[in-house]
Amino acid sequence: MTSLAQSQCEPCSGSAIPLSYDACQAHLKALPEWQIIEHDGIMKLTRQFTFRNFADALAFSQRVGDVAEQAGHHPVLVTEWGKTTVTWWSHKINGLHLNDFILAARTDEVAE
Ligand SMILES: C[C@H](O)[C@H](O)[C@H]1CNC2=NC(N)=NC(=O)C2=N1
Repeated sequence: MTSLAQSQCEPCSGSAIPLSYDACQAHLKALPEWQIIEHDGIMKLTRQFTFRNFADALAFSQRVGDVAEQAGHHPVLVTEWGKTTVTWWSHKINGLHLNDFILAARTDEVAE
């Protein structure tokens, strides 16, 4: 496991301040396969994972769901034939939090 993936998530609080663009870019260096997108003015962390078929994409989606449930922090998962897109952001603060980068790192850990 990478050090980011092993980091502890902080409890989700509505009073937390979303990370700045520069802070996000700094954290992104540890997640070279991921990218930051902006949607409805909200920065989000996203990556596409490709698979041989739908069953493998679905099984991966379940593993990511297990990571999310364990952390109490959840992504958007789009599962298609041969592809799963994972997008993390912190809904309560309408932006990115260190938790999102930690869970993106954990997402990479469960990708076969
Ligand atoms: C009540 C529940 O714990 C909260 O709504 C959690 C659930 N999962 C969550 N996931 C994400 N990504 N952001 C949140 O703000 C969030 N809040």
